[in-house]
Amino acid sequence: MDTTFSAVADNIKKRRTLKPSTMNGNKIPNAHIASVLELADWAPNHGNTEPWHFIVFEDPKVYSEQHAELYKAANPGESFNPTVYANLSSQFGGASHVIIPYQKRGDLPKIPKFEEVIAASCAVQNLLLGATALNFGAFWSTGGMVLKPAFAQHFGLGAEDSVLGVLFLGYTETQPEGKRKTPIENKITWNK
Ligand SMILES: Cc1cc2nc3c(=O)[nH]c(=O)nc-3n(C[C@H](O)[C@H](O)[C@H](O)COP(=O)(O)O)c2cc1C
Repeated sequence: MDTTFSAVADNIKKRRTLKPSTMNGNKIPNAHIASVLELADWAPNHGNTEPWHFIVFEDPKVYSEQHAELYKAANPGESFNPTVYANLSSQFGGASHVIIPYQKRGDLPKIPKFEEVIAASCAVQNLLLGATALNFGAFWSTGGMVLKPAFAQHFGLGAEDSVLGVLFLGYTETQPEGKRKTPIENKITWNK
């Protein structure tokens, strides 16, 4: 097999979701974070709108505290659950950095927003594959307040922008096993 294909295939299959609680607290050099963001920028996109933006936190605790406060503000009185608040405050675990990737509307309104979201998601996958190659991992989370309008508003997104999730990045000693429920043959319609 071609060595480039093998290297790419190995890296794609090695990428695994890592829970922040399994990350070991070691810091990723900022230069490596910058490198994976630069890879993100090479995603395919319709009309060269480059519809992605990334908010980086060098201190994951700062992010988690803001997330917890957003939960508190959205749940006054009886609806406030202190356990949820505590879990969100400590969600960063042993992560090194947090990145909020979002779809940022480009300057070509004729491109449907759906396509901008697809392109920005490709940018996230580039970032994740770069991380795998640099031996750090990620947890892509959409829980808590992440997909709520208050979250987007807090982080200054525009009306046509969308949060894609939150990425907790870090090192781990564990390598979770990959699993797929359905064979790829069942997901392909191949016309001869
Ligand atoms: C858009 C998106 C949102 C996700 N949100 C969550 C989440 O909120 N909680 C979670 O445990 N995993 C989340 N995941 C990670 C998936 O659980 C994980 O990718 C899946 O189990 C496959 O495992 P793998 O990434 O190791 O291949 C999310 C993944 C994507 C692409």
